[in-house]
Amino acid sequence: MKSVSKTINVKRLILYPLVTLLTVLMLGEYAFVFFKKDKLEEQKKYVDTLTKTLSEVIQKEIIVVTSATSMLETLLRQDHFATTNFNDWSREILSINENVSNLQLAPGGIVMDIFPLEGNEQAIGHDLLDDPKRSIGARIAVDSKELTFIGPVRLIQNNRLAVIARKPVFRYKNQQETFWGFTIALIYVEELMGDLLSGLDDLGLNYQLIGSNPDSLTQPIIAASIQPISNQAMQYPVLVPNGEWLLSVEYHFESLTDDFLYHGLILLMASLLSYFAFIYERKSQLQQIELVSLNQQLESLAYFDSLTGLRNRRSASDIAQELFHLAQHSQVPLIVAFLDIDYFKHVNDVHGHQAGDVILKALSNLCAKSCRESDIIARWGGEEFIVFLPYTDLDYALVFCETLRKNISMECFMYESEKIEFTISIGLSEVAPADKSIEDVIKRADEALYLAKKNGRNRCEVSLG
Ligand SMILES: Nc1nc2c(ncn2[C@@H]2O[C@H](COP(=O)(O)OP(=O)(O)OP(=O)(O)O)[C@@H](O)[C@H]2O)c(=O)[nH]1
Repeated sequence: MKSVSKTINVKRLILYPLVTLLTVLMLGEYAFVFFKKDKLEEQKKYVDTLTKTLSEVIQKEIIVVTSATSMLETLLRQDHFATTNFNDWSREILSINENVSNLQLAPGGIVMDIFPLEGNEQAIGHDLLDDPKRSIGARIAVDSKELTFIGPVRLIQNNRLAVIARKPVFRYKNQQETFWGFTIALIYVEELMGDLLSGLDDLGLNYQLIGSNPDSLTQPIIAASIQPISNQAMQYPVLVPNGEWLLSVEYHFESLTDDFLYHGLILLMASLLSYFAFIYERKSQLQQIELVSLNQQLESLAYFDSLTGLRNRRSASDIAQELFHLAQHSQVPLIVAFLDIDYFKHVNDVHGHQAGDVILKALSNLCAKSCRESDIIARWGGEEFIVFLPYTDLDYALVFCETLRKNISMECFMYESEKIEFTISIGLSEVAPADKSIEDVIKRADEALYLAKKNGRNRCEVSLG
């Protein structure tokens, strides 16, 4: 049978919660890495699509702005380069190009007409080909004969940031192509980007749109989020007439707080589960210990008498059976002595049942003390006791029983300061070759005991049969 420990197994008590803690932490980490990777992939795809779409939208806006310069040129040519109707043209063009902030005419490179003029008066007379801040871009447009798009630039008239489309206009005079000047469309950066990019902040995205300005060597930032962009950002070019802008978008770096929170939660969960594992393991160990102890109690009840602690009849019979076989087959002598308290009913009646119990216990102790280790003493029932004395002949057994009887008769037992005196009668028998079982021997001892009682009690009688 597997032996079961009666004490707490500290090793298991530590190991199980520890394994639970580590398992939950590992699973938590695995889930963290797995979902984080998944989330990052998803975000990447989303940002990629968003950036591409945004770059296309910005590009369309630019086309609208640039088309305004072409419209202006067409109307100018229709009027044979007379600029008197500029305001009417502009009003018309702006009504269909809502995003264009203002239109300008710069014959010979000098700004002469602006619509709307209000707030832009300072720009009148601005010589684009002469101003070192503007001349490079303006010259490129003239030399390439192509529309140039620059920006952002800070306007001299109102210090606002704007992107500018400049279309160089040429006319034939005397069969020679000569530079007439610029048709200009301008859009304020905040108006261009206002709705488009500002919403990105709310979506938790960082962004940056870099423009191109031939007049400055630096890369001018058209719009950017408060948080700077990293080099991991998704980038898409925005094609403008004379180059390209660059739009970069990325998610805010995930705040570490989220990660800390997640890890904190996992740690908390792991600790809780390992605590439960500890409680569960402790409880099941305690239950096991309790079970073992209960089993032992049951076992003890099955074999021992609860009042005296001596073997009970069943347990003694089993052993007696073996002793009998030993006596029969190996000629090891065996004596059975039957003990019975005389007039025990009287003791109970006079001193009470509890006093009777005390007497039974005291007698048991006395007998147990007097017996050898090899002797088997048991409570046979009620006030009857039996002793199996192996390796003993009848003479020695009789001496032993007589001594015990005399000792008990001289003993004065106390119960609640009351003296109780009593005697015992003993019947002895010896295993005989004709005996078929231990019961035969016990029966003869019982008969001898009956004789002892009959002959006056407080005496030992030997069965002669
Ligand atoms: N206190 C107590 N009394 C018990 C116990 N078992 C049996 N008895 C009592 O033992 C007494 C036995 O009585 P009897 O069989 O008449 O025998 P006796 O009075 O001893 O008389 P004799 O044996 O003839 O000398 C009864 O009163 C039982 O109640 C027990 O466990 N405790």
